[in-house]
Amino acid sequence: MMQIDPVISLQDVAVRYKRAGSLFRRTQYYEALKSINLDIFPGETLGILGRNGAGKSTLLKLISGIIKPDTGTITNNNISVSLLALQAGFDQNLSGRDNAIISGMLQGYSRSEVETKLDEIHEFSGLEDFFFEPVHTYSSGMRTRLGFSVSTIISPDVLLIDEVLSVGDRDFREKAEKAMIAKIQSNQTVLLVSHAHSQILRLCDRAVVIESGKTIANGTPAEVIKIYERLLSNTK
Ligand SMILES: Nc1ncnc2c1ncn2[C@@H]1O[C@H](COP(=O)(O)OP(=O)(O)OP(=O)(O)O)[C@@H](O)[C@H]1O
Repeated sequence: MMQIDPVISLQDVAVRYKRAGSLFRRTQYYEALKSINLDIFPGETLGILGRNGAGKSTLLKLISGIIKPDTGTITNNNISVSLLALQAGFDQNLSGRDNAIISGMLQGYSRSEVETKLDEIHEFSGLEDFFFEPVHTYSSGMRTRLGFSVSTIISPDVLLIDEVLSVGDRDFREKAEKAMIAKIQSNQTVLLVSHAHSQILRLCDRAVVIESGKTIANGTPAEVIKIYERLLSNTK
C-alpha cells in the first residue's frame, strides 16, 4: 500500500506554562502537555476529545505556531495552518476589513490575494457597514462572525477549529455549520476540538483523546468515543 506522509507530525511533544510565583517561592511550572504523539494526514478531519484542562487548546496553539514546544519535535512541511479561535488577535482600533486583511496575511497569503476575497468575507460575515468600523465597536458575536468568515473564505492548508460550531446566534451557527461541513467534505484538512460527541461522530474521519497532556487513544470516532466515555465514567 502507498504510504501517505502526514502534513503535520508531533513526536513526544511537551509544553509547560510558567505559573505565577511568589516573592518567596521559586517559579513553578505546569506541564499542560506531557507527551503528544500525533500525525495529521492530508484531507482528513481529525476530532480531538478530552476533558476540561486536558490540554486541547494548548495543542491547537502549538500546531498553529502560537507557542513552541519545550521538548519533542513538530514536523510541518511548510504548510499554512490557521487557528479558528474566534475573536483572537484582532486589532481593536482597526476596521473589520483591515483585520481581515491582516489575518489573511498572517495565514501566509499576499495582500492582493486577500483583497480579492474581501467581498466574499464581507458578505459571509453579515456585518454590513460594521465591516468598515473599528473592531472595538463590535459585539462579541460580531467578532466571532468576522473571525469565522475570514477562516472560512481564506482556506489554510490545515484548519484548526476550537469548539466553533457552538458559538454565535442560531442563524449564524447554522450558516457556520454548513460552511464547515462543506469544508470537511472537501479536501480541507481539519482538526476539530469538540465536547459534542455527536459532532465528532458525524463530522470526523478519525479521533484522538487527550488525557492529562497525553494522547491516549487513536482510532475511528466510534471506537474512540467509546473509550473516552468509559474513561469519564470510571473517574466520576
Ligand atoms: N497561559 C497559561 N498559563 C498557565 N497555565 C495555563 C495557560 N494556559 C493553559 N494553562 C493550563 O494548562 C492546562 C491545559 O489547558 P488547555 O486550555 O489547553 O485545556 P483544554 O483541554 O483546552 O480545556 P477546555 O476543554 O476547558 O477548553 C490547564 O490546566 C490550564 O490551566
